[in-house]
Amino acid sequence: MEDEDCPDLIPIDSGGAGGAQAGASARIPVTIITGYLGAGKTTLLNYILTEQHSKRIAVILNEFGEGSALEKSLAISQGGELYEEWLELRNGCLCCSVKDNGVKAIENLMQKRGKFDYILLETTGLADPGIVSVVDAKYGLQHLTEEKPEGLINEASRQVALADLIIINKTDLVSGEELNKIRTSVRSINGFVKIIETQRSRVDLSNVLDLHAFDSLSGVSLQKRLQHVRTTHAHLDKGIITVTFEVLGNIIEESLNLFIQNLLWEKNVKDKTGCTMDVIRLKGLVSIQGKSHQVIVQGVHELYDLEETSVSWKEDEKRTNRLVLIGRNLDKEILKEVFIATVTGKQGNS
Ligand SMILES: Nc1nc2c(ncn2[C@@H]2O[C@H](COP(=O)(O)OP(=O)(O)OP(=O)(O)O)[C@@H](O)[C@H]2O)c(=O)[nH]1
Ligand SMILES: [Zn+2]
Repeated sequence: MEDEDCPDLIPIDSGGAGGAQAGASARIPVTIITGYLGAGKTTLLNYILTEQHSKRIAVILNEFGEGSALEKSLAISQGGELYEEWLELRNGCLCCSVKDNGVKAIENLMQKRGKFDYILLETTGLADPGIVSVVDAKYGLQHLTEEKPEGLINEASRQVALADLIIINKTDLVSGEELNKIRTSVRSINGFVKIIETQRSRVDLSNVLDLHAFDSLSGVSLQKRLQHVRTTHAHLDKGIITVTFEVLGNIIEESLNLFIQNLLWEKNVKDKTGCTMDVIRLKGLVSIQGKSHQVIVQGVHELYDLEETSVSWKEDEKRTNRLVLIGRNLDKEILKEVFIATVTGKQGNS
C-alpha cells in the first residue's frame, strides 16, 4: 500500500482558536479536490477560478499522465487574473510526490503568502487537508461498487471515506431515484460528510474553502455535527462504513493514545470474525482529565492528533467522549468495549 505515510502538508487547524486569523503565524488553508476520473474536478476548479469572488486562490494541478516526470500547472488566481507557474511532481500520487519536491513547491508557495488566501490541489491521491471529493451522479455508484482484489480498498470508496465535503455532480444526467441511490451509498460510507448536489460543479465557494476552520474554531459546532452522526450499515458489499459511539466521563490522555495507536498503528483490534478493523478516518470530541477544554481528535490513516479547542466544558455539562470512525470491518460494540477498557481502566460507564 503506497499511501501509508501521507505527510501532513499543512496542519490547517493546529492554531486552535483564532489560528485562522491573519497574523505572522496565519496558515493558509489547503483544500484538496479528489474524485474519480471525469467526475468534474477540472470543471470545479475552472468554476472556482473564473467565478467572481474576492478570494485569492492558488491552485496546483496534479494531472495524471504517462512518463516519468509530469509537468504540473500551478496557477494563482488573483483578482480574476491567472498567474501560472510550473511544478514538477515525480508521480501521479500527490501524497507520495509531495514527500520530495512537492513539499518544496508548497513551501515556496507559502512564502508568497499575501498573494493568496487558499491553496487548492487537484488530485486523485489523498492527503490530510480539507478534502472535497467530486462524485459522478451517473457513474459514481458503479465506481463505488467496483470489486477490488482481496485486501484492496476500492479507491472511489476511499475518497468518499476521506472527504469533508462530497459534491455529487452531474445531477442533470440522473433521475431523482438514481440520485437517491447514490446519495444513500455515499452516506452509508461516510456518516459524517457534508453532501452537496451540483450541475457543472457550481457550488458556493464558502463550502469548498477552509473546510477545517469549521471544526477547529468551534468545538461546539463539531459537537453538534458529531451528535447527528449515526452508525451506518454496509450498503455496499464489504464496504466502508461509519461507526459512532459515546462514553461518558473523563479519560486519560495516554490511554486515549494507546487506544488510537492500537487501532491505527498496531492494528490489533479485530471484529467478531477475526478481521482487523481498518480505520481510514477518525474524528471525535473528548474530555481529557486535567483539561478544562474540549479536545478534538482527528485521524487520517496512520496519522492522528489531538487538539484542544477554545470551548471549555461547562460546569453543569456532562463530560463525555464521542468518536466517529470510518473504515472497514468496524464493529461498534467491540470498539466501544475496547475503548472503555483502554481509556477508563475497566470501570467503564455509560
Ligand atoms: N452533463 C454534465 N456534464 C458535466 C457536468 N460537470 C462536468 N461535466 C462534463 O464531464 C466531463 C468531465 O469533467 P471534468 O471536470 O474534466 O472531470 P475531471 O474529474 O476533472 O476529469 P479527469 O481530470 O479526467 O479526472 C467534461 O466533459 C465536463 O464538461 C455536469 O454537471 N453535467
Ligand atoms: Zn501516495
